[in-house]
Amino acid sequence: MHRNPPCTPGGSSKVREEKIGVTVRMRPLNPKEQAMYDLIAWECLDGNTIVFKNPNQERPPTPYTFDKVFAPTCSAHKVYDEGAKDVALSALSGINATIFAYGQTSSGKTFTMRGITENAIRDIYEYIQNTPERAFILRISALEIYNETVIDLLNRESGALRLLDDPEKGTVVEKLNEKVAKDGQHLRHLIGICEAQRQIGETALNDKSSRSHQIIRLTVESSPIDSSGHLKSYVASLNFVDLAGSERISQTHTCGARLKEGNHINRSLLTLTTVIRKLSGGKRSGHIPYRDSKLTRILQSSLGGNARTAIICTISPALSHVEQTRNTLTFATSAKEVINNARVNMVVPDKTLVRQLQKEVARLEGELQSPDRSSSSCLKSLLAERELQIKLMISSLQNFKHLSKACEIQDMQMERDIEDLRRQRDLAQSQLKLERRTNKVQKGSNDYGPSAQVVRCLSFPEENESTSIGKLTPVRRAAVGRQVMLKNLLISPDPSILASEIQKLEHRQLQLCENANQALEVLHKDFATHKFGNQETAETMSKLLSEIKDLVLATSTAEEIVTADKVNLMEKITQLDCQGNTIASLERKLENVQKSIDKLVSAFSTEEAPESKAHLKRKKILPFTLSNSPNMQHIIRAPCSPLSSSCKAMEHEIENRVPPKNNNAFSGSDASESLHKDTSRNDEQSCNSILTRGGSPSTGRSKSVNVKKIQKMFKNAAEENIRSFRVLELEANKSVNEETDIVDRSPLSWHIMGDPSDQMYMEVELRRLTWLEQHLAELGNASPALLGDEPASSVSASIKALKQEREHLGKRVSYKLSAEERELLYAKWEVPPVGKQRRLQLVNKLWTDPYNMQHVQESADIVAKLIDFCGSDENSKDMFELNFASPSNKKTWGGWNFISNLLNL
Ligand SMILES: Nc1ncnc2c1ncn2[C@@H]1O[C@H](COP(=O)(O)OP(=O)(O)OP(=O)(O)O)[C@@H](O)[C@H]1O
Repeated sequence: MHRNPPCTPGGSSKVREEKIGVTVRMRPLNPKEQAMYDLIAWECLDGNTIVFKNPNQERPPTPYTFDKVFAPTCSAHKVYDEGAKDVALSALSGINATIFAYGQTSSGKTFTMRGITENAIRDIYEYIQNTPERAFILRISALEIYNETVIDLLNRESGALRLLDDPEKGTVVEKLNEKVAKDGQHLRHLIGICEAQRQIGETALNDKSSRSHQIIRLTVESSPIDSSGHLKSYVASLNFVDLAGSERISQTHTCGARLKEGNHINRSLLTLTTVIRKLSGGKRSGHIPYRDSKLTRILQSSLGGNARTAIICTISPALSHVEQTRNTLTFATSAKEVINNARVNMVVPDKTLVRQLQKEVARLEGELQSPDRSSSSCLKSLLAERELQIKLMISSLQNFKHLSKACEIQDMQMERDIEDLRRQRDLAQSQLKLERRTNKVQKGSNDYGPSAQVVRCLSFPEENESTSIGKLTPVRRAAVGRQVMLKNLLISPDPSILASEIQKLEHRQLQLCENANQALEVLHKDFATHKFGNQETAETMSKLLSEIKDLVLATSTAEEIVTADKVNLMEKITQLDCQGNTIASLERKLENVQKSIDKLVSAFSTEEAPESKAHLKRKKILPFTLSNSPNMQHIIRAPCSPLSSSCKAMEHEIENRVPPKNNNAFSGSDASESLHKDTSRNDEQSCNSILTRGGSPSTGRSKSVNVKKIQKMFKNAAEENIRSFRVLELEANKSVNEETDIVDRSPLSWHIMGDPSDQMYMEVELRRLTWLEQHLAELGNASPALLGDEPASSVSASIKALKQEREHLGKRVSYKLSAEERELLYAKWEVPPVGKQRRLQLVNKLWTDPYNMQHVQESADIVAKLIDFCGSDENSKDMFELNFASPSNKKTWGGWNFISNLLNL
């Protein structure tokens, strides 16, 4: 059976407060008292008041007022009816009830309780009989507290029983035997058994004195027979408590066991008195010593609890027990102030509970099956909302996948673009190298130059973009458009356009990543908000978030790398742009230089032809007079000059020089051909034969040299030497950008503007300066373009070369001139007779006065003698012969490498 909290029979949880009903029953004088002529000391004034009769009338009587005061003549039925019946029948309506008798020993407690119990049983069964709509079950249990031991009166062999604290029921007796009373007779029989089991002892005051507290408990369960109605089921306990009587040892004359019993009885009664006293007057705040005795523990619910309680105090009228009676009346006075909170203990039988649950299940099933019910519609709307959210999340997930795919395609396309750039760069480099090698072999050929090759290399493979792009996917179309743009950028490297395109690509990539990240976060938030999915879904979402973060990080890293590459490209393109030297322009310049050199060489080669003699004869005027500044400028800015930037072109010419005997290489130049036509033929073939390129140095060098012509040549060379010396410093400060002008002032102009007869000198000077330039290049171990500080190093190198040249001449003084000739020259050139390095002093005085033609001529004579044109000295060969063989260890010009480095991304 399921026990609910106590409530009123109506099902409500009403609590009814009421004071304990306290009545006083005074018995008549018993035979012993009558035998002793004891006096009646108490008088019942009315049904509620009792007073002590003062025989001496000395003091006014003290009245005690109670709910009822029963005189000795009152019957048991009346006591029950007026003092206990109402409380007893409360159990039938689910309210716990307790009726107990309190009084001194032999005051009639047992006598009174027997009468109340009998009447209550009678009334209970009468009520049951009068209440056919309900089914009642009466169970009986009985115990005694003997010497503070709980004994089951229905099963005494069970021994002492423990008291347990049940949160719902309160204090319960463990293993207390309970029997169902079949009817009133059976109940009475059981009660009789219990009384028979109770401890009874003989004292001086009572032959059958109860030596224990006895509690007979009737449990009444009632439930409506027809469960379809609103009638409730109840359960309640009705306690009949017959206390042991307080006793005075002086009066009971007890000893031994009786004395011990008396002590326990008095002690427990004292606790009961204390509890009642404390509960009286509504004093519930303080500690109530229920647990000080087993009696108060068991009666706790009846003493200030949820039970209805009726106390019948029995007293003896004898004057000899007046003090004991006073104590009883005092106790009763206190007890009548105790307030209980009676509640109905409503129970739901298991069968009823099952039926109710079945009904509820049927109702819920009907609501679920019925589409019109409000709860079902709410549920359906909730489900529809969830389904919509799930669809939105799936859509977001798909968008996220598309964005991720787009990002991936974008990255792959960028990688392909970069790879295309690298491949084009490598191809350009390789073709450039090939072009260089080809140029060495096919020197002089202008049909195709490096420029055209390189430009072709840098071009992307042509494709029919107008038709093919339309067939491509949008992503591929954008990629092709970008490729075309990059191709245009490479053909015309505009840094601003390239930077703008790079920024666009980076911005688009960043935007795609942000969109993907936002979509994933929204998706993740939806999952978290609506708690969709299971643990696996949550892990998948976390993994996707982690992946997109990694993607963003990877993209950032890739951006940095690509940005770094692009920055390098930008810097290099910008550098190239600042120099104003695109690949094509550089190649055009190189081509021009090559043409100039080829023309120059061709011009010299034409001197082998007979018709060139006339040209040499026709012009007799020296090209480098002091007043002829333009011609002087040609010399100064000749490509052979080590200080001129045109030296680069010269170096390049040397680099690409063909083998010495390949005369055909010079015949292909149109400029050479025109020169051939303009060149006069004269009879100075012997002089020119010295300078024939195709001849060996030994055979080309003739003894029939026109000394005057050579002297004139050296005179002019001296002038130029000095002037070159003076302008070296000025030249050092010139910008490299003058290269274009220098190309225009190539040696070809000498030939056009000068006297052909002076070309021998020009050729000598050219070879000399070429030798110096080569020598300087070897000493410098680098080309000016690579050194980067052309002016300073060139001046230093030129001075050093000039010094070496003079030292070279000085050494030759010793073995080219006799001692006599040397002394004569020393004297003539005012070299001190005593001193160190007189030979070098002599040489240093040569060419020092360009305005003194005699000085110049004499210097030339000395030099001619020293260098011994007819000798076989290797230095002289290198310096003056037409030796076009390039030095084996010549350092190549790094200009093209430098441009290649610009494209080395
Ligand atoms: N109202 C009464 N009318 C007639 N006889 C009574 C009445 N009350 C008690 N008696 C008689 O008094 C005697 C003692 O009564 P009882 O045993 O009931 O006292 P008690 O209070 O129970 O004593 P104890 O506490 O010692 O058990 C009994 O013989 C009983 O018949």
